[in-house]
Parts: sequence; C-alpha cells; structure tokens
Amino acid sequence: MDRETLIQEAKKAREKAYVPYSKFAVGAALLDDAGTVYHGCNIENAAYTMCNCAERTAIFKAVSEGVRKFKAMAVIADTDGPVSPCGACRQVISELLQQDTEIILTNLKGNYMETTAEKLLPGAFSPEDLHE
Ligand SMILES: O=c1ccn([C@H]2C[C@H](O)[C@@H](CO)O2)c(=O)[nH]1
Ligand SMILES: [Zn+2]
Repeated sequence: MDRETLIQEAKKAREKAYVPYSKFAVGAALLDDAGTVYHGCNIENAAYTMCNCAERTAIFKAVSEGVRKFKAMAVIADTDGPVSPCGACRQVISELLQQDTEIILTNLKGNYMETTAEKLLPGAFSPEDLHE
C-alpha cells in the first residue's frame, strides 16, 4: 500500500472521531506486515483524562487482535503543519511498533513528514529498563 492510500485511510478514520469536548478530530491508519489496515480515531470522555488518542486506538485495536509487526502508520488532523503525536502516544509507539516502522504525519492541507518510532522518542523508557 502506498503512502497516499494510507493517508486516505487515516482521513476516513478521522471521520469517526468522538470529540465533543476538544472538537479536534484525529485519524490514524496502521498498516501491518500482512497488509491489513487498522483504523483509529480519538475518543473523548466527559471525564477528560479518559480521552484516547487516534494513534493509541489504532495500535490497541491491532495488538488486541494479536498483530505485532507493523509497516507504517499515517496520522492526520486539521493542524497548521503535520500533526504531532502526544508524549503518551510516542511512548506506546516506541514499545509496540518497530523502531523503523514508517510514521507519516500529515494534515488536511496535505503537508506531511515521514519519521520513525525511534526518531519520535529518542531515549524512550523501554522494556529493557525493567530488567535488573
Ligand atoms: O496526535 C494527537 C494529538 C491529539 N489527539 C487528541 C487527544 C484529544 O482527544 C484531542 C485534543 O488533544 O486530540 C490525538 O488523538 N492525537
Ligand atoms: Zn496521543
């Protein structure tokens, strides 16, 4: 699947966003090694801290289906420049996507940047840090 198609999938995912509080809709499309796309949107809650970002929705959907190998993820929002994943999502991306999984950050205007899990969170706390 090419980059443009994955971005279109992220845009479709964004339409499902449940954002009555922020009104800031985000979509994510996560492509696994087998070619399946997992869609994610942000889902908010009146208890604000329960809000879940689009990226984590997509990742948790895939991982809960037993998928652990990912090729790419596209994320889209109506931002000035390419959308910037929050710190919580960077941490989750760092552990559950491969370090070289391609991450495409974009916006509705078509600006985009390509990065990787590794570049999004240098020095991440990792499972190895738990070992004595
Ligand atoms: O990369 C991002 C940044 C923010 N949000 C969500 C969280 C919240 O619902 C809203 C405003 O922060 O956007 C995402 O889903 N992904
Ligand atoms: Zn986030």
